[in-house]
Amino acid sequence: MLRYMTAGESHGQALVATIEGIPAHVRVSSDEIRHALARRRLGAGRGARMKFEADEVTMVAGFRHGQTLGSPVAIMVGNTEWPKWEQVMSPDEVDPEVLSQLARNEKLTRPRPGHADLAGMQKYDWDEARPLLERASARETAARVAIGQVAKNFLRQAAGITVLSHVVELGPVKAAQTFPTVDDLERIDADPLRCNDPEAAVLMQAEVEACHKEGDTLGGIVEVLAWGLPPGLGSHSQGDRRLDARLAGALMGIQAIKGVELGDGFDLARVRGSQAHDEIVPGADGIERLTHHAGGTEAGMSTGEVLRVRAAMKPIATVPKALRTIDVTTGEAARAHHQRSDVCAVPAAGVVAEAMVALVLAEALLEKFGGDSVGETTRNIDAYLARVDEQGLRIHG
Ligand SMILES: Cc1cc2nc3c(=O)[nH]c(=O)nc-3n(C[C@H](O)[C@H](O)[C@H](O)COP(=O)(O)O)c2cc1C
Ligand SMILES: C=C(O[C@@H]1CC(C(=O)O)=C[C@@H](OP(=O)(O)O)[C@H]1O)C(=O)O
Repeated sequence: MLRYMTAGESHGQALVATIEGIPAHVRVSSDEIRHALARRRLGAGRGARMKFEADEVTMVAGFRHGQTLGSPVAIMVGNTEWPKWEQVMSPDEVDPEVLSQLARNEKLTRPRPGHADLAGMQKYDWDEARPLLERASARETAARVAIGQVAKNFLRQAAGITVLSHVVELGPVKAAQTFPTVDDLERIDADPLRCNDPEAAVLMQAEVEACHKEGDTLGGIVEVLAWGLPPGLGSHSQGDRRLDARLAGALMGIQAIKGVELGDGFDLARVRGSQAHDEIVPGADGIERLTHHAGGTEAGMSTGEVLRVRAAMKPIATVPKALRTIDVTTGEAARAHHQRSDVCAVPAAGVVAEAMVALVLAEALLEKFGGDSVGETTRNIDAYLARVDEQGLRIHG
């Protein structure tokens, strides 16, 4: 069983992520984790913090000489800003007079519509937003990306699975329907929009700049693709074992994600069955599917085709031309508090979505094939695929 968890506040000392259940002998370097975190920091529309945030990585536990040990993994990601926040975020009590002198400690009593502020004040009995926004902040996703990289390496090394994301819509701009291949990874990574359609990327960039100028924010849609999945990950037999349900849950668990679709998703509801399903035909070496509408799962199981899942991100809640709210100290009308913020974080959300998909797939792979070492998992996959080949049911194309 794979279990993972993160801890840490946005302006605390560090974020920490733990993951248990990753087999031994997954090769991982701290440079790879740093690279994964850099991919998440980048992207058009990110705010001031991402220019100086260094995401300082410490591999705390579970590794030796560049490999996992099979024991629990813990990775720490240091917050560069900690020295400036040491008093405001001090775990121990601080002299209230010292605290009140710090501008950063201004009470955040004007909750932002769309963020954790109001519901959090109600639920946890706080009189301002700071104790909520610190943990609700997507800063936390740096920790998920760190352990997501361990999951990605396991998937690649044990099963030859590759996971990649790209931006398919940003505000009103839609990319052409192009399906990247693994070879496009480097190019997509080099694009600040993480878009596979260069013409759309130009329009997206212009949209981000216009939004920035007008004091507004943007959302969009990312697509995550995974190549190399064996058939049969997940199960039809129980709702919570369905791979599609688990992917949707994991993606909806990312801050600001408000919709998830598998394959053609919502579009499938608008066409007839004869146009919706991927017909099966005999192939030269096994079987073939004529189309790929389903996105790589049927009845909650992977089909052995490319997995294709999309996540829709709402626009950033901290809107510079501040939205209407109330001041909770007086109950009177006010404008929401606004400090620095991203204009758009859709490309970064794509990188986080990759990490979540990798974690779900790693868990499903281990559930089906087990293995306390990478080699053992691989042998189990190979034996299973040999049987699928014997059945003549391997999907090609
Ligand atoms: C990568 C990433 C960066 C984000 N950056 C910001 C930001 O700078 N300002 C902001 O208000 N929200 C930002 N968000 C979204 C908020 O964290 C999110 O809206 C908030 O936690 C409330 O959760 P909800 O939108 O799921 O309801 C970001 C989300 C992601 C995934
Ligand atoms: C720090 C990150 O994103 C943050 C996510 C975030 C939010 O409300 O979600 C608000 C902003 O925080 P700050 O006010 O410190 O700039 C973003 O910068 C990050 O992604 O590493």
